[in-house]
Amino acid sequence: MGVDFHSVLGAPDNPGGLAWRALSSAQQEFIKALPKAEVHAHLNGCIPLACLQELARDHAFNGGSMTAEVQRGLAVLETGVVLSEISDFFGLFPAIYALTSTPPAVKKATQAVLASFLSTSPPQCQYIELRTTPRKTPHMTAEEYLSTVLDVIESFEGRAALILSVDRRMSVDDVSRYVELAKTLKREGRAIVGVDLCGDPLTGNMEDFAPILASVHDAGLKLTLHIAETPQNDEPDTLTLLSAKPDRLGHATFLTPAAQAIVRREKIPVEICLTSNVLCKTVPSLQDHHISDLLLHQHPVVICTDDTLPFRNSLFEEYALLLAPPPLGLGFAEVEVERIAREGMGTTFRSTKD
Ligand SMILES: CNc1ncnc2c1ncn2[C@@H]1O[C@H](COP(=O)(O)O)[C@@H](O)[C@H]1O
Repeated sequence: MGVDFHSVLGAPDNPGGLAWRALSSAQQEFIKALPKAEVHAHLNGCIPLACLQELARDHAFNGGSMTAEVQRGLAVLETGVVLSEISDFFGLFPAIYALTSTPPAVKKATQAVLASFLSTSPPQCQYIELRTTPRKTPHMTAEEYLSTVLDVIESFEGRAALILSVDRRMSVDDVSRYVELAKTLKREGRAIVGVDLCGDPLTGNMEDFAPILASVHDAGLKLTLHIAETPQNDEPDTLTLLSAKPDRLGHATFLTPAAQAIVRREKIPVEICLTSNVLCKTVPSLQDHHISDLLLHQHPVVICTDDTLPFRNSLFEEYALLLAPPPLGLGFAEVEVERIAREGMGTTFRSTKD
């Protein structure tokens, strides 16, 4: 019997928290019982706060320095993050990374993240594709980092899999090296299903990255890309990324008509992160979120949390945003929400023989 699911609910005054509390208990039970898949969750963005605080104590105990940056980062995450724009968001990670810089810390963080999604009663989801960016530190190589994460993922016996993220801020050589590493891990039979492109949307030259990203398909891996996350991601950036033939898209908020035509024609599922987009102010409000337009066109979507640590959300509350009546939610009927959850399950990168 897992920990009570209340432990993973986010901030009560967040969009999802307000929507969750606007539901009747029958509606909450409906959401709890829905089979769900989580396919857009960043490991270091989803560490439960209590685990991060424990990691900070371990770090200090082991003689790690609690720099002003780490202390400031921890304080911001404890009091609640307020963002003026998405670029503020990426500054939160150096503090988190300082606390997940050794294999034991990475193991503890991964166990806590997966337990928060899979081991509560009821669980947030039945299956998760957890993504993370390989990182080398003075205490571990990028290979050791990934192997530590994969060992924990594999202990969940088919209920979890890895998506290896490469970051738009990386050099072309690093992107190439990590994509090759993903292929090697796949060949070795590790629980890796895909590659993701993430990071500050305003950086990187996608012309150089696209052919490298496209090559993951040759190794039997799938590809998901953060795409058109901000209005500054122009049409060439988006079309170049689409040329890599992604199997899913993250956010896809600012698709131009030409890009939208390709995404619709190819029916590329879109990973929807409602709270993330509202809090990062890439959508003016929940009611203006592009999910409504996608659903109007019967386009496949999958509901995800993105970064539960800074955004203080949960998958339960993301589904509450679909079901709660406006203005707190989008007011979809239960049959529609059930269909979204079921079709979301169908967007995973698991092969049918897994
Ligand atoms: C809000 N929308 C977002 N857009 C783009 N990239 C994001 C993101 N949220 C998180 N990340 C990416 O995930 C990393 C943290 O997890 P991992 O160290 O990989 O486990 C961040 O450093 C950032 O590059």
